Amino acid sequence: MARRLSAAEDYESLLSNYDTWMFDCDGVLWHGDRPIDGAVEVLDMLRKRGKRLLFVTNNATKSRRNYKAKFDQLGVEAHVDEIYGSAYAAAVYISSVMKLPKDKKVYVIGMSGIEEELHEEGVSFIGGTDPADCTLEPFSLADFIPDPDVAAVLCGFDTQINYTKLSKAFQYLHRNPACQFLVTNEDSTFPSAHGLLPGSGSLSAPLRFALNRDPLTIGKPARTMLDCIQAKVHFDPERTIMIGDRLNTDILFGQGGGLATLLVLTGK
Ligand SMILES: C[C@H](OP(=O)(O)O)C(=O)O
Ligand SMILES: [Mg+2]
Repeated sequence: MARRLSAAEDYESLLSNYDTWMFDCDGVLWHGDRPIDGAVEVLDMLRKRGKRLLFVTNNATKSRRNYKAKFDQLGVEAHVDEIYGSAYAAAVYISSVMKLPKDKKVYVIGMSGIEEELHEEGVSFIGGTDPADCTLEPFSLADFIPDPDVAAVLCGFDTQINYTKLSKAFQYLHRNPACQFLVTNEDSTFPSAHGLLPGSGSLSAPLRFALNRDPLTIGKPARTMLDCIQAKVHFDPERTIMIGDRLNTDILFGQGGGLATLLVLTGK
């Protein structure tokens, strides 16, 4: 049963009931590069109370290493093995669950965070930040020569989204029904430092509509993200709480994993 927390004893009971605290990032810890008031202090207090912290973000623009640098800049103690982003989860899924053959490749719509994590997992890819794809030049289907080794398309947040990227991804998926269609996450919006912007789900929507095909989602609320965390970290779901700003990703993710959940209203 959901209830609104207000009294100090409400928070004290959370502290005594839960040992592992899973934090969503965008809209909970920060908006873009701007920390949310009180977030850093809460993380510090939880560390001092001996709690295990995990950071679980659908934001695929950064690798775990990039996020570690972001936490360092904020003066927040965080360790790479506490950070789980959808770029990392997607790379692990492709390498360890899909077991993409080494001679196959992924066509990426996304940024350097995805590329870094795919490289770390030994997954070959094309697209992404390749200047040939990051163009507003008209796309020429007549001149397009698909790479025969592409066996999956992965779509994540991409500030350089364009018709060439969408057209190439469409060709790989339309011409080969066996080509896997993966998205890092389906967040409809992204809470930037200055307000809401279209999120990853709004960037992959043209492909879903054009193909009339739903992708496999890696990030929250999908179980895939929790499986990726549990493969690295042991925690007791009964004594774990997921803190998030979105009902349809963070809270659904926590509920699906049998975790307690805490909704914060700072996600906009
Ligand atoms: C908003 C989301 O990030 P998260 O809230 O999961 O950190 C995203 O970047 O699409
Ligand atoms: Mg969020």
